[in-house]
This record gives sequence, C-alpha cells and structure tokens, in this order.
Amino acid sequence: MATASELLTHVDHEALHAYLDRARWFGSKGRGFTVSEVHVLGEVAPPPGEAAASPAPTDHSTRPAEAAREPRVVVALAEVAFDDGGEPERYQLPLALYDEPQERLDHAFVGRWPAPDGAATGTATDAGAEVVAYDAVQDRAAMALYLRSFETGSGSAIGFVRLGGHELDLTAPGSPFTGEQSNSSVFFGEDSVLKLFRKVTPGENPDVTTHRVLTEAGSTHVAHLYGWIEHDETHLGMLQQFLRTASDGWGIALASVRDLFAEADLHAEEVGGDFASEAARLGEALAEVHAQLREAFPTDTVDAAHVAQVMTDRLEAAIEVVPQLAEHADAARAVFAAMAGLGELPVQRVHADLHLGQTLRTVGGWKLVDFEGEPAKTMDERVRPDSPWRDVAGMTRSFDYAPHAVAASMPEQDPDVLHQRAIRAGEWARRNRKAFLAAYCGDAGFGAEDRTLLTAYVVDKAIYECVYEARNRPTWLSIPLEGVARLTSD
Ligand SMILES: Nc1ncnc2c1ncn2[C@@H]1O[C@H](COP(=O)(O)OP(=O)(O)O)[C@@H](O)[C@H]1O
Ligand SMILES: O=P(O)(O)O[C@H]1O[C@H](CO)[C@@H](O[C@H]2O[C@H](CO)[C@@H](O)[C@H](O)[C@H]2O)[C@H](O)[C@H]1O
Repeated sequence: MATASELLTHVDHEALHAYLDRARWFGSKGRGFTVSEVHVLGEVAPPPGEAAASPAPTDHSTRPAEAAREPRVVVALAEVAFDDGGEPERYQLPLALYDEPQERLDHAFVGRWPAPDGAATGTATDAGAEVVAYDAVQDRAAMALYLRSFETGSGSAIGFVRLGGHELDLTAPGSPFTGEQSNSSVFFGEDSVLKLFRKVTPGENPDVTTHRVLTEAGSTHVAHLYGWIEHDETHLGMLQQFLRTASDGWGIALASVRDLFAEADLHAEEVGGDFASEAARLGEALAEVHAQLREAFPTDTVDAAHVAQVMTDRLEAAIEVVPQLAEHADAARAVFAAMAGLGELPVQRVHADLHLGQTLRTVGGWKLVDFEGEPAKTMDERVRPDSPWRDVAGMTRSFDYAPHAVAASMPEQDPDVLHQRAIRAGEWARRNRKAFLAAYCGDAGFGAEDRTLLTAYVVDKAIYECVYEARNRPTWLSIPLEGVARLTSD
C-alpha cells in the first residue's frame, strides 16, 4: 500500500492554490501567492493491528457503497510564498483521499492528481489511477478516524494526546461548524469539539496550553480540554468539551441593544433585555480566569514606558493602513505618554484578544473560548506575558462595538433619530462597561493609575481594530474609527 508521502507525490499545486484562495480561513486574501511546497506530516489511521474501537458512523445521506468506504487521511502543510516578498505562511490541510470521486463531498473538493506509480492508494480493492482529495474536516468518515485516534494513537508521526477525566463518545458523528471562524471545528454530537488550527506556526499554541492549565486548575470558565494533536512539538489541533447549552455573548448583546432601540422612551436599565448583570458576571469570570493564569504561568513586570512605545509604534504603522487615524494621532500619543511614567507593570498570561464573540453563556455561567491571541501577531508575541488590562480593554471595546454595530445596520436617515440613537448607544456601552469593570475589580477598586492604563489599552485596541476592519470588513471601519475619535476627545 502506498505511504502517505507517496500519495502526495504528484500533488497538484495549482489545485491547492485555488482551494486556499477560496477558503474562509486563508488569512492572506487579496495577496498574490504560490504554493511553494507541500510537506506531508503523517497519516491519521489506527496503528497497524489496532482493532477499531468502534465502527465509523454511517453517513445516512450517502449511498451505501460510499458510506462503507474509509478514506486515507493524510495531514499536509502547504507552504505559501507571497509575490510581495512577505514572510511565507504555512497552512494545515487535513486531506481525505479516495481513488474515485465522492459525490457527497463535492463541496469539499480540493483536487485530483495521478496516483503514485504502480502503487494502489489502498482506498479501494483495485489499484487506483488517481488520488481524489477532499477537505477531511467535511468528511464524516475522516473525522471518525480522528476521533478514534484519540483512543488508539495514529501510528504515524502525528501524536494524539489525551487528558484524563472524560470518556469520549466514539460513536458521535462529526459535523463541521458552519459559523464564522479562523480555524476549522467539528462537533462530535454533544460530546466534544475538535478544532484544527489552519495557519500553523512551529511550537506550542496558546489555545492548547492555556486551556490545559485552566482545565487542570478546574476552571468553570472554559470548555475543558480533552486532548490535542501535535507533530514535532507543534500543536495542530485540540479536542474540547462541547458546551451544549452555549449562546454566544455577541449575539446576546446585540439582542439587548435591539430591545433598547425598540423602546424609544426607556433607558437601558428599564428594558427587558438589559445586559448589565451579564456584563458583571463576565467581569467576575475574567477576574477568576486571570487569577488562575497568574498561578499557573510565569509572571513578570515590564516598564510602562516600553509598552507606551510599542503602542505608539503600532499607531504609526496603523496610520499607513488607515490614513484617517492621522487626525487623532496627537491625542492618542498623549494617552500613551500618560502611561509611560507609571513604572513597572505586572504582566502574565492573558486571553489577548478578548471580545464578546469569544464568550459563551451556558447554564453553568460564562465560558471564554479561543485563547490564540490577536491573529495579526506572531506566535512569540502572542505567548509573551501581557497586562491583564489588555483583556479588560478588549471587552470594553466590545461594549462599544455592539450598540454601534446595531445602529449602523439600521436604515434610518433622519438626523434627529440618528442623534438620539447615538446617545442611547453610548448609554448602553457605558452601563455595561461600568458593570463589567466593577465586577472585575471587586474589592481592589479602580484607581487613577488603573484608569490611565486602561485608557491606553483601550485606545491601542481601537487602533488595532481600525486596521483589522480595513483589512477584513471595510464597511465596519467607521465603528472603531469613531471609537478612536470619542476616546481621544474625552
Ligand atoms: N467548546 C465549545 N462548545 C460549543 N461551541 C463552541 C465551543 N468552542 C467554540 N465554540 C463555537 O465555535 C466558534 C468558533 O470557535 P473559536 O475557538 O473562536 O474558533 P476560531 O479560533 O477558529 O475563531 C465560537 O465562536 C463558538 O460559537
Ligand atoms: O475572533 P478573532 O480572534 O478572529 O478576532 C478578530 O476578529 C474579531 C471579529 O470577528 C475582531 O473583533 C471586533 O469585532 C467584534 C464584533 O464582530 C467586536 O465584538 C470586537 O470588540 C472587535 O474587536 C477582533 O478584534 C479580531 O482580532
């Protein structure tokens, strides 16, 4: 039978290029690139002689002949070189390989290329003439092999590591997550969630290491980590508790804002969908998570003047991308300068890209997800200890985004109505920020130095968001840009 590497001997780089170009998770859209190399990391299959722990679940939507067949699942890394000479990137491609087309997987087609000379692909009884590749994430049979490998290991250089404490439901069928995300997740029934990291950087991924520590500390504010996938000490993915009763914080916040806007004469606290008590619970949850992270990861201090300089540099770079920031630049520099004299700041492991979309409300309280940090930063930067105010600032900005995102989506043109709505958006943001901050600070209170620091982190985050929106959702740019204007004119 052909080896995993042999199956990709004649891999079609053009097909991979086209596939990457249309993938939601490809993070360099709009830049010219080529797939310069394809590395085969290994195969996902039970080790030889290992009995299957359970049969692959049947996909009832498929014809019986197809449903009975298991693919060869090969994990490849596509190396991407950019025409603009920028740093190359590497993307993980878990491929389900068959020796003939699978109609049920048309939507997940990646490419087809000649089979290795004279070798059967092992996906059918006859020697195959070609390899037909699909995105394994979309293939229930391939995902069953992943789940089973957490029990048996994969018998290749790809390591499947389990944490104790939970018995996996190996019969649960895998369904790909269909919402917005930067990686690729698959839900196994109501038991577990597998997230495969798409843009791969050598070394540990903070999503795994942070979840591991919080799981082992018994945190009630994260989905427990069940295991992870690694290759050569690089994390490729993780398996977590499925949060059955989860609703996402961004959606709940938007509903609350809509309730407020629907009641022209009421204040936020008088409306049924008031979010303030949830904002307070979020503040408590974040404080607990920060305390646990302080216990488990190294802490340090950093000179505030250095942080102020980094923020100022980020502002200068942001002006290149969003020239409208220039008119607020002096005021922003002054905000950063005000923090520069605060001496040594405590730093620790933090979430690093916290916003309402990274929070899930369950019957067991709020859970924080996705500890990977800001996608624009290098992995080294993302795991560096940082100020906890970074996370508080992220949530503060989110409380500003939610009402302004709803307001921007409403077709109203009447200046009086727009003016009223802007006032009420500010009211919603202030009310929830205040509740969140009071709960986060608890007995420690919120002093003048804290205010100076938080303001600097909030302005820095809003500047980051301007760049993020310009590159990802240009029609949303006005939300953080107006946020910068308000923050720097206070
Ligand atoms: N443990 C979980 N249980 C249920 N849903 C989850 C869980 N973890 C994440 N989700 C959902 O999946 C979405 C994407 O997860 P996330 O970790 O943010 O992925 P990405 O890093 O690709 O952005 C989340 O916004 C949330 O809606
Ligand atoms: O979730 P990611 O880690 O991919 O974070 C990036 O995308 C976020 C948007 O999906 C972006 O968040 C910004 O928009 C949110 C509303 O969609 C808002 O709640 C946040 O406050 C705002 O920052 C995030 O900045 C970016 O890193």
